[in-house]
Amino acid sequence: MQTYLVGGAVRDNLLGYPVYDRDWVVVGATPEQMLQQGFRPVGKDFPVFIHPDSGEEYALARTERKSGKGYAGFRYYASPDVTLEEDLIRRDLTINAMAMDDQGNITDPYNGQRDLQQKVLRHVSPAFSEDPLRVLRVARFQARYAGLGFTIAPQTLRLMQQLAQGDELEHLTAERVWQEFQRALGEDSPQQFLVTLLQANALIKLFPELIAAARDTQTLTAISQPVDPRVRFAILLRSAFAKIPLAQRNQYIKKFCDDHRTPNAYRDLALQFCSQSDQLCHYSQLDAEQRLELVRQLDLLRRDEHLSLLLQGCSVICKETLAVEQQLPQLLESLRKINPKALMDQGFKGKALGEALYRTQLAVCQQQIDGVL
Ligand SMILES: Nc1ccn([C@@H]2O[C@H](COP(=O)(O)OP(=O)(O)OP(=O)(O)O)[C@@H](O)[C@H]2O)c(=O)n1
Repeated sequence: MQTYLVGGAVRDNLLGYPVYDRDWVVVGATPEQMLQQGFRPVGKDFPVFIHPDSGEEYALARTERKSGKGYAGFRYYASPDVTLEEDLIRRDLTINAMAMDDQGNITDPYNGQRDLQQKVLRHVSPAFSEDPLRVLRVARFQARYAGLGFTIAPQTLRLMQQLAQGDELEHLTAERVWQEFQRALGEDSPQQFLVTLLQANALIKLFPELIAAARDTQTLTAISQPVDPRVRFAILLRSAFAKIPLAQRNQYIKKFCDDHRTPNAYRDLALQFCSQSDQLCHYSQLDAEQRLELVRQLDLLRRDEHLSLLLQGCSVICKETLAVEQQLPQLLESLRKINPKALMDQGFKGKALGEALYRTQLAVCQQQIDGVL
């Protein structure tokens, strides 16, 4: 029985990238032997085990055959006679199809090291097409490595286009698609994810709402800025739905986020940013009522955590950000100092208390405009 480090850990090790996740392949072992050694099985029919101490994944060397659509359509053949080379050939890209033994020797039957040097994302074999998720994975790797100069091999792009032509992409679950998208949003060149999917004719199947944004250079440059992935997402949706009247824009964003199973943290920021970005960018021109309305719409007195994300978004899309960056936090600080209890002590209650609070808050906004805050 032989154990090898495989996949992304070998790739990133050779690239000098940090390695977060280590996957292992075990050649020449049976499930019974793994269990005897204390490994825990991941699933009933799946030849993958968890190491009792490290918690890392150890998979028995296997071949895969596709026998139907979607993830249920995979058949595994794991047996002690499956070789390392046979296991590696079913993998997606040559740079992901290398193995390293415990002496640091690399097994690289499909020229992954050459492709790392030449900076090419290249499929290993026609088995690439057995898993449509790989269209998204290649786009995500391009988002990660394009800055290093990586490109996609033309033949691999053709396989991606062929996959996109059929109905395979429709069989991916929304969760898996979102997972790849979210990871791409956190990479160095997230715009490359969209550009690649567009080139593969896959964007129309996966995110048809984003086609115009993916063709727009200004949007692509904006989302490539080094900001939080949630901010990039908000900027992208702002561009995607810019032509929708403001009154209906929220509906479109909510539908997009429902359809794509977007986490609330992404959805909520996008809703806020898309509806209030014009006000934020023109903060210095807002009157007292508009400033207070902005604070209330963004719920900033209760939910401060969005402020820095919204300001990150402004730093990317606004022409002038000095006013909002300096004055909005200052206004919030002053508004927070208003003590409703003092108003209650003056005898205000119920609706009258709400009105008195509003007038006091408005006066604070006016003080900021008058430069006396
Ligand atoms: N659809 C997939 C998913 C995974 N793999 C193979 O399984 C390995 C591990 O997959 P995973 O942990 O998902 O990705 P990594 O390549 O390790 O990349 P990342 O750094 O993004 O985790 C990959 O390198 C690749 O060899 C594959 O061929 N096809």
